[in-house]
Amino acid sequence: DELQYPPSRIAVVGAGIGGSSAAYFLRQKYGKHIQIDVFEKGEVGGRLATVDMEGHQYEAGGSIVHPLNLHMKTFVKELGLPVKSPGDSRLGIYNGEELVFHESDWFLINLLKMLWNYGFNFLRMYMWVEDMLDKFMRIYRYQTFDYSFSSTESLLHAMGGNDFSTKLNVTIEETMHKAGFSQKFVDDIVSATMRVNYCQGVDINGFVGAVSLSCLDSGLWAVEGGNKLVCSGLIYASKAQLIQGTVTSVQEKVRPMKSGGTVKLYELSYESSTGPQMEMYDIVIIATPLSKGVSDIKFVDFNPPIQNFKNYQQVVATFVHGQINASFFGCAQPCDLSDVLTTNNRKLFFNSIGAVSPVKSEAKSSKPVNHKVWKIFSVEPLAKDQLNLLFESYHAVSVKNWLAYPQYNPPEKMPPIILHDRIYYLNSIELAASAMEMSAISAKNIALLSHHRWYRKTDRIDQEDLTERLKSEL
Ligand SMILES: Cc1cc2nc3c(=O)[nH]c(=O)nc-3n(C[C@H](O)[C@H](O)[C@H](O)COP(=O)(O)OP(=O)(O)OC[C@H]3O[C@@H](n4cnc5c(N)ncnc54)[C@H](O)[C@@H]3O)c2cc1C
Ligand SMILES: CC(C)=CCC/C(C)=C/CC/C(C)=C/CSC[C@H](N)C(=O)O
Repeated sequence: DELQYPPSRIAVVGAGIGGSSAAYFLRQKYGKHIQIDVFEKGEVGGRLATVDMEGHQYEAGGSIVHPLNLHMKTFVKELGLPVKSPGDSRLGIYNGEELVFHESDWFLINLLKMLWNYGFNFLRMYMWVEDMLDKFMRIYRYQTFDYSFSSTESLLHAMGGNDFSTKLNVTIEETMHKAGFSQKFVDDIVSATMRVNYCQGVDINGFVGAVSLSCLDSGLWAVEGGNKLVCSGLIYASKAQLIQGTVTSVQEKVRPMKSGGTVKLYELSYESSTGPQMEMYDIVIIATPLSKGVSDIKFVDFNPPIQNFKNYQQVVATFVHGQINASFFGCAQPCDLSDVLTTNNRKLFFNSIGAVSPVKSEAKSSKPVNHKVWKIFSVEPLAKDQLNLLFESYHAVSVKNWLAYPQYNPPEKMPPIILHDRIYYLNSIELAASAMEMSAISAKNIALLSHHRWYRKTDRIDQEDLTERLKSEL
């Protein structure tokens, strides 16, 4: 049987955090003899990227990591990358007319304001998110013990049981109502958090909504020098070969073996600077969203069993060096706010605006908060008159356009992880929630799953009651 032999070549399409961590985990699992090729049509890092403003680099895509994102934590430790915290922030929430929430310098005043406006909703939310994270953390134990899952649904179910499965099928608004949170809390705090993180409303699924709310925790961090350094570091550490080129198609081919018999391989065609090329692989991992305008890969002779190719949400990140217009937000001069989130109001042309620092730490600037560099997230590009409303004056602008994350629309049917016998889809997991750690979890799952399927080790795939079973394993 051909599959008794070890595979000799694996292709990974995409060098974002998903593809680069896949290369890293594949090397761990398959050992030093296998050839791993990572194809990238653009920049290593993908949606982890920086923009240049006046000679300084700022995070334009994935910018923050949660303290309990253990794969990301391990990566920076193994790669010896220094990390930093985003620094102090002073939060305001603007509803299009006025600030409905304005953080103060004083802890006690903030506490009283929260209690006055939202009762115990804040406290309950932190506990609710902690409960979700407790379940979320189970995946690390499963993966340490080599367990894998053949679908995103089974992976999430193993982590959080029916609680996670239900969250995928209802909105964060419904989820929070059922959990007893007030409408005012959902309209102000939950809505503002969804708008800054996913540029969508409280109609996104309850799972991604809970992931988004976890960003209100303390201890968030980023990589000094830029988060994309993790991707280049992982590719280097995995001794994978990086191939600059656009993968255009994948087709299964049957080839004779030297020892007699035949072997099934995948022919991967790609465009590089030297023209069209192709290579043969035993296993292919697609580490990019399969949606229009993002990857455009053709699968020849078969249709991947994806019912619904998701649209990705356009997000524009606009960086402005200038003096913020405090009166626009109804903020007394001098305005002390460093982050303004917004609630759902059709009149609003932006989702959030926040002061940002370069990815490389520098001596603290003596400039007042009004003269900092600001990052604005919006769904449409900002016009000049809109910038004039937000700023009293500005002297530099830099813009990055993204197809950022899926347009979430529960109930969600997750795309499959197994697209064909030995073709795996890493970004299936993004339909549950898009975040760096989600791609890394999916990468490890696929490294394990592909290995177990190759060697027919079915006792490490889709096992039930893992939490109970692992209690007895050391
Ligand atoms: C504005 C923004 C803010 C975000 N903020 C955060 C945050 O703070 N924290 C967080 O955890 N997450 C955040 N995210 C989400 C996070 O960035 C993504 O979930 C994560 O980076 C996805 O990584 P990936 O490797 O799966 O996909 P990608 O990074 O998209 O990588 C796919 C790669 O494949 C390449 N590719 C595509 N097609 C082909 C082809 N045919 N041939 C060869 N190469 C191809 C692409 O060029 C790309 O480099 C944010 C995303 C955006 C856009
Ligand atoms: C996967 C778990 C449990 C936690 C991850 C939490 C997290 C960091 C999610 C990312 C959410 C996201 C897409 C944020 C985008 S905006 C980030 C930031 N506010 C910015 O201004 O860049």
